[in-house]
Amino acid sequence: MVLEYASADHATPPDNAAQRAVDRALSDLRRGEAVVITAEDGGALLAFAAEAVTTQAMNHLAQLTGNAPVLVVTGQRGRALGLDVPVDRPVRIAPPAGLTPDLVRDLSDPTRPARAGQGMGATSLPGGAEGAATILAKIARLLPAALVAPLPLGRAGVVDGAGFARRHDLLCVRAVDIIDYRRRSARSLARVAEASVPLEDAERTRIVAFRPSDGGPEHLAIIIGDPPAGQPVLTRLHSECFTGDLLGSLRCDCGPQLRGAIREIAAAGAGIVLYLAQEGRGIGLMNKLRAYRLQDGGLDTVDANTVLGFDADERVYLPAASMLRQMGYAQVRLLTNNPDKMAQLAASGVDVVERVPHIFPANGHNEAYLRTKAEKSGHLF
Ligand SMILES: Nc1nc2c(ncn2[C@@H]2O[C@H](COP(=O)(O)OP(=O)(O)OP(=O)(O)O)[C@@H](O)[C@H]2O)c(=O)[nH]1
Ligand SMILES: [Zn+2]
Repeated sequence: MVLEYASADHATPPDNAAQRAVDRALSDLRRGEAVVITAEDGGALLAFAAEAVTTQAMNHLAQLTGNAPVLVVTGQRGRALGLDVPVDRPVRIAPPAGLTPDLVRDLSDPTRPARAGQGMGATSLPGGAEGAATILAKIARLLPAALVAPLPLGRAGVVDGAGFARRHDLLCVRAVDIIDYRRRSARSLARVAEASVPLEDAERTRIVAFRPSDGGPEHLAIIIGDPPAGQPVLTRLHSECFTGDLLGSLRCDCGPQLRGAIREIAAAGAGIVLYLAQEGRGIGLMNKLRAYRLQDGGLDTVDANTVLGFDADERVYLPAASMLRQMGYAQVRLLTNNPDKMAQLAASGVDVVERVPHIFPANGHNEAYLRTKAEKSGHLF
C-alpha cells in the first residue's frame, strides 16, 4: 500500500501557514534578526526589534534596503514622549540628525534616560506594516518598538517583499497575519496533556494542558473535583504572575488570589482555575519588571504599562473561552474583582452568570497597586 502524504504546502490549512510564518518571525525578532513585513497597501519593510539595536544592525538594515532605518513606536509610547498623537496609531520617529543606537534605546525604553519626542521628526501613521511591526514586538514580549526600513522597488517597479526575503534568506510575514495571530492562536488551542495532581488544598485535582497549533505558549485548566457540564461552574481566570504565584511577591495580590481560588473551589466541591500564559497583563515578565522599575520611580501600574508603549491591559480572553468550550462549560460563576475580565469573557461567548468577589487584604506593599486597579481599571473591592 503506498502511503500518500500530502506535501507540506497542502498539509497545513492557510491559517496554520500564516500562524507558522508569524511564529517563526517572533523567534527571529527575539533572536535579534530582521524580518520582512508586507502590508495590504503594498508597503513592505524590514523590521528589527528596537531593544536589540546595535550599530551593525542599523548598518545592515541600511545596506540591505538602501534606506536609513527609522524608529516606530506605539501611540502610547509617542504620548509618553510628549507627542500629541492618537494613542491607537503607530508613530514613526525620524530625527533630522538621524538615529543612533543610544537614541533608539532612549526613545523606546523609558527605564533609560528620558528624551523628549519633540523635534524628532515624529509622524502618526495609519497602521500598515509599521503598526504590524510594533504588534509583532508586543507578541514577542519585547518592548513594542521597531527599527524599520522600507524595501527598495523591485525590477518591475513594485516592491516584492517575498522575493526580497528569499534573496536575503529572511522570513517574510504579512501584516494582516500578525494582527490576526492571537485570535487564530486562541482558536487553534487543543488538549495535549492531562494528569491528576493532588494539591495541598484540593486533593481531587486534574491539570489539562492546551497548546495552540502554532506552538505558542500553553494554557492550563486546573479542574478541582468533578464539575458537572451543563450548569454554571465556579471558575477563576488567573493570568500567570511568576513573581506573585511562585515567589510570593508582595507587589500584587496574585499569589493569595491563586491559592485562595483553589481553596474556595475545593470548599465549594468543584470548579476550574484557568491558568493563562498572560504574564504582566499580557506584556511578559521582562516588561513587567521594567514596569516595576517605572513604578519605583512613581508611576502607577496602569501608567507604567502605557509609558512602556503598551495598553493598560494587553490580555486576550479567547483562549479561556476556547478551553471552557472544549471542556463543555458554557456558563461560569467567575471569581474576580475585574469587570473588564467578565465583559471580555462574555464577549468571547461565555455566559458569566455571576461575579463572585475575590478580594484579599492589602499587605503593606500593594496598597497603591490595588488602589490604582480600583480607581483606573474599575476593579470592585
Ligand atoms: N503590567 C503589569 N502587570 C502586573 C502588575 N502587577 C501584576 N500584574 C499582572 O497582572 C495580572 C493579574 O492577573 P489576575 O489576578 O488574573 O487579574 P486581575 O486583572 O488582577 O483581576 P482579578 O480577576 O480581579 O484578579 C498578572 O498577569 C500579573 O502578572 C503590574 O504592576 N504591571
Ligand atoms: Zn501578580
